[in-house]
Amino acid sequence: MPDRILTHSSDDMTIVDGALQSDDRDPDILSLRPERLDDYVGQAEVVETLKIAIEAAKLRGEPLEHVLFHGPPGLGKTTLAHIIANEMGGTLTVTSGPALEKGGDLIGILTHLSEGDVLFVDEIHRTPKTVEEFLYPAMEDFAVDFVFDKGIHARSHRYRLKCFTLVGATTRVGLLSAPLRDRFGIFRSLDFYGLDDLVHITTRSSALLDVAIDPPGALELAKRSRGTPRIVNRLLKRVRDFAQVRGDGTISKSTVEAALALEGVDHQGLTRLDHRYLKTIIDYYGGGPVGIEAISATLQEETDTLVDVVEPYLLKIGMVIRTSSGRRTSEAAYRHLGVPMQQKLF
Ligand SMILES: Nc1ncnc2c1ncn2[C@@H]1O[C@H](COP(=O)(O)OP(=O)(O)OP(=O)(O)O)[C@@H](O)[C@H]1O
Ligand SMILES: [Mg+2]
Repeated sequence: MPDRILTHSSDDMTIVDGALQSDDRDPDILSLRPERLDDYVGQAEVVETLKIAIEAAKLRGEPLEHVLFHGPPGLGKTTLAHIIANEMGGTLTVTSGPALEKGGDLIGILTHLSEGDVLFVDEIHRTPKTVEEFLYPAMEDFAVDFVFDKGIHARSHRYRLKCFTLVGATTRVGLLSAPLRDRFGIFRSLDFYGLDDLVHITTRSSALLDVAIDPPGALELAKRSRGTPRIVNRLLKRVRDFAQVRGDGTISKSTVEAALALEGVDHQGLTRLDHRYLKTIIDYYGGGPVGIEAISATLQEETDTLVDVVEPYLLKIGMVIRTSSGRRTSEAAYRHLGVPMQQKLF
């Protein structure tokens, strides 16, 4: 079934995980996407919720309720939107909050949806307020209200839409307005994947990419993937190149170690940016607590990149602690970087 990928405005290029997003358009990565819920690795509770809801919607002959996914980049939100469209037998239309600049952009998309279609809005927290207001009646009553003319001649006309399912994805659920959040029937957070799931994804992707990997190699790659399937796939490709050019084509633990040393990915999966982030807090701010704005100014990185891409995993593995007065590095961070922890005198 063809997916409609809408062209995005230039603003879309500023999406915080932009560098990562380009993977979405890579044909190889697209083919690594599981297409059915049964092929989706991990996130067992999310998968079970969706299975039940999809089955029930099909039994009743109704569209699936609107679904909101929340979680750090690369954990499978877009993949799940594709899967939902496949499982429901509808066509998927993809857009994103920042691409919807005017109400008309959204109305154009909504009026072209057919019965049972899925509209995926990525980065939904970045939808302009004026556009968001058109979403409310569209989600609740499957209708949009056009206003013709202005002032005393103003007339409103309600246009009926086909029953569709909205799938929203956000890295920052806190920025979503309450009226929008409340209109989703299903709300699920995706968490970082455990090691077993990452090994499973590594072996699955290697098979699809037709590259041999031995179990210690798969385990090592999984350990260095920051709990994120997209990173598994990206690192796997770098390691595959390395194995083909410098090795015998088979990925082993030592190939992973050598290839990822070149990429600046350490044994726990931390990247150069993670290291710079931790070292900034330690070297410039005595280990914190320090506000995110100060860290981002010192690092000369966007605050959004730090909050959406860097911090979630560092928080998850306990290298950073968020307190009301700012970010603090933990003892684990000092140990990981091999920096002695100085006793604070106050
Ligand atoms: N459960 C999974 N099993 C196997 N592969 C997966 C799984 N989840 C994600 N992937 C792979 O990881 C890649 C990234 O997933 P996806 O694009 O869905 O992430 P995302 O959550 O939408 O990220 P972003 O917030 O950056 O848009 C996909 O191309 C897919 O191949
Ligand atoms: Mg995505």
